[in-house]
Amino acid sequence: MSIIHDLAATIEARKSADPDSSWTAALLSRGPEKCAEKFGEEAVEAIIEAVKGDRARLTSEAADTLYHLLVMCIARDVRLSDIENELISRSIQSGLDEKAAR
Ligand SMILES: N=c1c2ncn([C@@H]3O[C@H](COP(=O)(O)OP(=O)(O)OP(=O)(O)O)[C@@H](O)[C@H]3O)c2ncn1[C@@H]1O[C@H](COP(=O)(O)O)[C@@H](O)[C@H]1O
Repeated sequence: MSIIHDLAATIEARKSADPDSSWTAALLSRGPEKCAEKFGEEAVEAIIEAVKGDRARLTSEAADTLYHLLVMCIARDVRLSDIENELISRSIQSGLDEKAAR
């Protein structure tokens, strides 16, 4: 299992955890809209670091963004395996071919 799979499994488990016992459980208890808001904030912070070009800070913000993306999706019952299957279904076609076929 990769760290991303481990993280997704931890977030799934936090859905039924006491909100006082974990940040993830507390965030999930505030609902999918709050999870989406937090993802948006973290994504913007990652964009800012990408524009600035600070590699270490971008790495940190990218990790925050990935975590909050998983929380947002899991809050809406979209699992990492669903996203992986979507990526696999796309892997048979290049992005340029997909765009041309639209
Ligand atoms: N990867 C993360 C991770 N990245 C960021 N964060 C938390 O996300 C929060 C974001 O901080 P902010 O300052 O933006 O949020 P805030 O100001 O406290 O909240 P608001 O006022 O906006 O509501 C911080 O508390 C970070 O610690 C994370 N919390 C947890 N994880 C992973 O999730 C696992 C389970 O964590 P718990 O659920 O806390 O046990 C951990 O072991 C980690 O692997």
